Amino acid sequence: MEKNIQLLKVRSEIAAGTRGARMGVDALEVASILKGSSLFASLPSIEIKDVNELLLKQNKYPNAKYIDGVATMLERVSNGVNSIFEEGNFPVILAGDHSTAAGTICGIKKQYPNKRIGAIWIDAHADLHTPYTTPSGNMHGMPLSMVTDTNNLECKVNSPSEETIDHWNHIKNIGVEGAKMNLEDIVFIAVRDTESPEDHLMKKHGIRNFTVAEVRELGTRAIVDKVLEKLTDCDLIYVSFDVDSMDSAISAGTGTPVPNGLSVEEAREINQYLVESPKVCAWEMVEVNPTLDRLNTMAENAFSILENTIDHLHNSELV
Ligand SMILES: NC(=[NH2+])NCCC[C@H](N)C(=O)O
Ligand SMILES: [Mn+2]
Repeated sequence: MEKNIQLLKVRSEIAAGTRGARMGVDALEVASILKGSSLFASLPSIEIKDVNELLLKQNKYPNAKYIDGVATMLERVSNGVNSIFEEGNFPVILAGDHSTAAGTICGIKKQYPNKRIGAIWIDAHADLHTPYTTPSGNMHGMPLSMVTDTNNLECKVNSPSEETIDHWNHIKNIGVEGAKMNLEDIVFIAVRDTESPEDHLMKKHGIRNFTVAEVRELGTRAIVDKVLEKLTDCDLIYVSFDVDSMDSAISAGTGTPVPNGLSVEEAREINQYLVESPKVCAWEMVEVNPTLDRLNTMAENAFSILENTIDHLHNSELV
């Protein structure tokens, strides 16, 4: 059966440390138009209303910036993803900062409460912080803790306010109550910039990170086979592609660039081979930020990956 892809556009940037990720979706559309592609015209899409106006006001939560707004966005994204499944469609999410990926996972779990969900996180960062451990307070560094009901108190360095904790606990119950997935069912690709509280969780829960060096040594095909092998016990797989997984030399167009990342070709092949797996139930691209770029280089590269991923999604089967 052919998958009917539906786009979910999320122009949120409140959980990033730099401004401009709200424009990522538009930068991708501009890249598409300049390339003469009909991708955006041919796919149905839903837009999620953002709360970026919160950035005009003072943040009240230093250990979880704009957490009230993040909760609102996660509810909206969860419902949006869920409504795409309800229509029998496959969600491709184009988002700003990475925090809303937690909302995507909430929406998947809401639709499939009895399925075991795995996440493939292609990223420079592990995004496993909590308000108790974050070095920055930026919530795009926390989505994987939100969906695994993780606090990581063993590595506590911050003392978040009571109001912060109330919002944090609320976030953990979006979609369905409690954890949507296990920390053990996360696989990282290209993670290379972590803090010690994240290293602790990765070690404790045996979370595998396939490094850029391994990708280069074994090739993209073999890496994808190994990644999928790790998640054989999962029923459904969500793929989250943060463009900062790619090398910072490719483009400055993302909020937290890190050297020694994937090439565009490697990222394109990895995403292609992943979405050929029939277990993949949602695919997401995040953190394109054209305001930090020269020309529209990141979005043009990211668009070529989006186009190729969508071409190959059509070839696999709905679970
Ligand atoms: N999705 C991202 N770009 N995350 C970056 C997180 C960076 C750092 N670990 C932090 O918590 O501030
Ligand atoms: Mn990320």
